[in-house]
Amino acid sequence: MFAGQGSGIMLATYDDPGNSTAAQRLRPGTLRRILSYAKPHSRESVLLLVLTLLDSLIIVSTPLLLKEIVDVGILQKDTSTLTVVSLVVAGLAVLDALLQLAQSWYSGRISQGVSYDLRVQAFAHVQRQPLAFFTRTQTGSLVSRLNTDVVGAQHALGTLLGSLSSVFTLVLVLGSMFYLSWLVSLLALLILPLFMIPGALVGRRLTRYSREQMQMNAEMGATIGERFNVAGAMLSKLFGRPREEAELFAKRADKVREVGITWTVLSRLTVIIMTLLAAVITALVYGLGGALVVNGTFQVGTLVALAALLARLYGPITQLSSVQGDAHTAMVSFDRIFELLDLKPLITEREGAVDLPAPDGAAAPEVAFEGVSFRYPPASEVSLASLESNALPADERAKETPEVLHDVSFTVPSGKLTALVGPSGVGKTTATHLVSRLYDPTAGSVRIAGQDLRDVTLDSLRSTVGVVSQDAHLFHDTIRNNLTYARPGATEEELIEACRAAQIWDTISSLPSGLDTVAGDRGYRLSGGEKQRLALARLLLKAPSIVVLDEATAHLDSESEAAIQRALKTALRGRTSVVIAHRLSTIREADQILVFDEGRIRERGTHDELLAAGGLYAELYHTQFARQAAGGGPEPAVPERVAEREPAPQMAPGGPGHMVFFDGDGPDGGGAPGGGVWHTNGQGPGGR
Ligand SMILES: Nc1ncnc2c1ncn2[C@@H]1O[C@H](COP(=O)(O)OP(=O)(O)OP(=O)(O)O)[C@@H](O)[C@H]1O
Repeated sequence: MFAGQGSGIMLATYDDPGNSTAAQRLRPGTLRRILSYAKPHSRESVLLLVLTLLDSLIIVSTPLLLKEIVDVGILQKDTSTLTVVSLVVAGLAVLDALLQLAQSWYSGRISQGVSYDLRVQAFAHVQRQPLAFFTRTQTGSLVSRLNTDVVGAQHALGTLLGSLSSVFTLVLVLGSMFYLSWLVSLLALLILPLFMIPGALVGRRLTRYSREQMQMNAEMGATIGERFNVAGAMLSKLFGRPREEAELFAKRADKVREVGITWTVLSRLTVIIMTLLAAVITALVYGLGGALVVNGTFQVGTLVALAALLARLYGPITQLSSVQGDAHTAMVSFDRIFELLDLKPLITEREGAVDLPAPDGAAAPEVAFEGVSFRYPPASEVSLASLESNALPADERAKETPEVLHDVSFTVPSGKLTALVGPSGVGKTTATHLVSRLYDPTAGSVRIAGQDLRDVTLDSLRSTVGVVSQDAHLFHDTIRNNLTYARPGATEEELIEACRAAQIWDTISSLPSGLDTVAGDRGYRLSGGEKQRLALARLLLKAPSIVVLDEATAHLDSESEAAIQRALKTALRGRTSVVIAHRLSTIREADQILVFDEGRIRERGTHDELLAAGGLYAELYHTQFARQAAGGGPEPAVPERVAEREPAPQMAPGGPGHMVFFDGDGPDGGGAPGGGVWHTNGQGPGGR
């Protein structure tokens, strides 16, 4: 039934019928791995085996007792035998019911236990995947892999365990039949192989359709997940074309329907053929057995017992004939989960990794980039094509991506603030990703306290580096739980103190449920500025010694702006900080400014030094303030293009003159395609 798993069974997919790619095969060793998951449940398996054997004995003994009832009790009018044997048959029926109950308990425990192990292992494994995995993977597909496939594997395993009893019953029933009449049994035996034909014909196709169904259900789920989360729904309301989207969804649902119909017909076809064969064979046994009773070879009781035994043969045979399909389904489901488990996380902890010094007490460690070059890993290294929609062909997925950082070196001294500024898409965010080891550099090293990050434990790195991203994410949970996520044991006083320091306590305390207000996607909607201050409170609770911060670009009213500045001042005090700076006040506060351009550091120094140097930074600074002096007035709500700039010699061919200053995102989030300089901050020097 598991034929071919050693070499890999060929399975075509819906999108690519008949093509033989590695992704469509069951990988070698799948069965061995499935068995290894069953191993921890061996005690339950043995108990199940014993119960199954007892159950099969009861199933066979009942027809034999019926023979006694007919031949002795009825034909010889022996009422005491009639009574006793009838009662025994009834008692056995009760015992059989109890045994079946116990069987389902143990079979359930085994299959649920295996699926629990798979689920927990897969969840932990996905958690270890690098950020790149999540940027490529469709959440819906991943949910389906962890959910539908695990449930599929569990069901199929349950059915397979159930068919154990079929094997025992089959052997015992056939043995008893031969004991009663070898001729009738031989007839039955000759016809039995026919029962295997539907399974052989249909099984493989069923497997193929099972895999297709799983994949397409996952795709459909992914579409639902993507379109119907708050951000997706918002985007499709503002920009979407509901009719086209509904049509696209209908197309996907149609594929699911078509495959579902074929699958249902094929699996039903198996049952229909089985029932037909059973009817034919019953007629033949009654015909032949009846003739043998007439000519006195055996008594009516034997024919009744033979017919009853035969009836007990069909169930197990039908179940065993679908075993192939169930086994294939189980293999496909397990294989899809193993495919995920086999994806090696790109960022792992090296054996013998050392802890970074604990943040408490000691001075914050310095951060150093030494000749760092970086390119994002190709898709083939970080994710699975089957979890991506519109996955590229295999050779494209393995292609190297362009280098994003080129030989970048800088040091952020202990407790000092370094601001990263520069146009959009030049590698600022990427550089900060390397500090928290979301990625490893392709060349060179990132060091904290002199330690290469590849040599330190992930736990100590996590407690040393705190990150606040631009659009700080909040779980759909209470504000309290969102905060304590950073520090589970935090007391009420510590929470309030952190919120006060982050300038968000007044807002929280004015909410009817205070800290217990549910925030996040479907809860209370905090404004961009409030969210970032809450993220700062979360950071303060975590109290890391290094802070990586991507300042919010959102335009805030002057009160919120001032609150953010005060919160930032507290959050960054005494900490080694790397800030992608969008606010002039932050840039002016920085001990060092790194002007990024095209993946390199083009200028570096303090605000005053860079101004005095009269380079790019100074030029942009003066352009901005010259305009302010002329126009005055408050900062416009939308970033305004203020000046064209001579193309820098190092700029990308597509981007001469497309400089973004202090703000990584133009209104389109992708830079300033039209050229010119964006600025986002109306504060003049000393503006805070
Ligand atoms: N996950 C990714 N995979 C491949 N390339 C990426 C990925 N993330 C970013 N890039 C590319 O890396 C380059 C640098 O991007 P990065 O986000 O670091 O720029 P940035 O300076 O922070 O820009 P911004 O200020 O707009 O956020 C860009 O060309 C971008 O397209």
